[in-house]
Amino acid sequence: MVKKALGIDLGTSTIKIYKKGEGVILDERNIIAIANKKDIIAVGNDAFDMYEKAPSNINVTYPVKSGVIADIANMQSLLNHLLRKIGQGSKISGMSYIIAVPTDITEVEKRAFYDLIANSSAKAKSILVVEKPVADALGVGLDVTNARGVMTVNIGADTTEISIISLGGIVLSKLIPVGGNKLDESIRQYVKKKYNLIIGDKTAEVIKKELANATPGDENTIKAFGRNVVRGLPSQMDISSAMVYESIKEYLYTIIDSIKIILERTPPEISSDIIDTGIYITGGSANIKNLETLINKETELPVNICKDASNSVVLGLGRIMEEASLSMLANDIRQSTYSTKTRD
Ligand SMILES: Nc1ncnc2c1ncn2[C@@H]1O[C@H](COP(=O)(O)OP(=O)(O)OP(=O)(O)O)[C@@H](O)[C@H]1O
Repeated sequence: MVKKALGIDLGTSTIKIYKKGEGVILDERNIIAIANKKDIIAVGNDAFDMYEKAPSNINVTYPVKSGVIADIANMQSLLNHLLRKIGQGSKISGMSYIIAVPTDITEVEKRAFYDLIANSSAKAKSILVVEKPVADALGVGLDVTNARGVMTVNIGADTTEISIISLGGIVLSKLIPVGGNKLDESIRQYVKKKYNLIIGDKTAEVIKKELANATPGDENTIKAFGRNVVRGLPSQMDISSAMVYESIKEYLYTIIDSIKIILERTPPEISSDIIDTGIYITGGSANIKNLETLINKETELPVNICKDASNSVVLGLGRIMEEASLSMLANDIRQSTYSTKTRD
């Protein structure tokens, strides 16, 4: 097995890197700040600090959208910078790479993840890809190589990926365009419509992390700052859990409807495994309070919220690098037999 290896989970809002033998060495926002259309002035968390605050000549953008690489050039620059950062200034060359790719995307979109590493300044020794749901389940600590079926629901920033895994492969997988960002947007719209207060994406995310609850009844509040639409002046107001619940519940039910659709399509033998083991909820948005209560109520199945839900994919990549018996779960995309999905 290779000695020097990195595992990369390239998400819509975050990029995480696992180094073999060391663990998670990077967890940053997947965002880049560019001045005058050409000069990179910040990447990762430093660029996130500039988000929604930059003057018009500085463009702060997320190169990954809905789980796929939407802006290849900027993603390439961002990755090169972060790889230099973890190499402490020098280039990391001669390493092996494993990158997680969503299942329910096209071949071309999958290939873009491979090409990103191949064309990076990293001079990779080898590049393998792993289906994201497989890495996800491994990161939770599950054994995906046996015939016991498992169901994972990874609720990230732009997407939710619902998957059934058995014998180390994907039986079913559906990527839906709903995740934490939709909840943030919904909170923004609600606060604007009801209270004439315009708040930024970052504020909406803070409100969500503090107050989002998948069941009604919480009575917490926090202060939010923004601009009053009518007066045009800076303003503040108390936002309550009840308001946040009202604004996000529709999207939570969209996710639950998709879980039900996948359950309906699941082969009966695997269904009985899922009745036993339950649904595993992962991804950063799994941290929403009482999500397990809501999903359990709607599906009547046991629900497990994973302890380190935000890191499950990158930890799964780590297991593939560290445990020799799992190395066969990583594939060379150039020889793979992935389905040839095309965009609908
Ligand atoms: N405590 C929390 N409560 C609610 N949401 C949270 C919490 N912590 C993180 N999140 C949300 O989780 C999302 C990020 O999750 P994650 O890192 O799994 O996504 P990603 O991999 O970047 O996105 P995607 O899977 O869509 O490509 C963000 O929307 C963030 O606001």
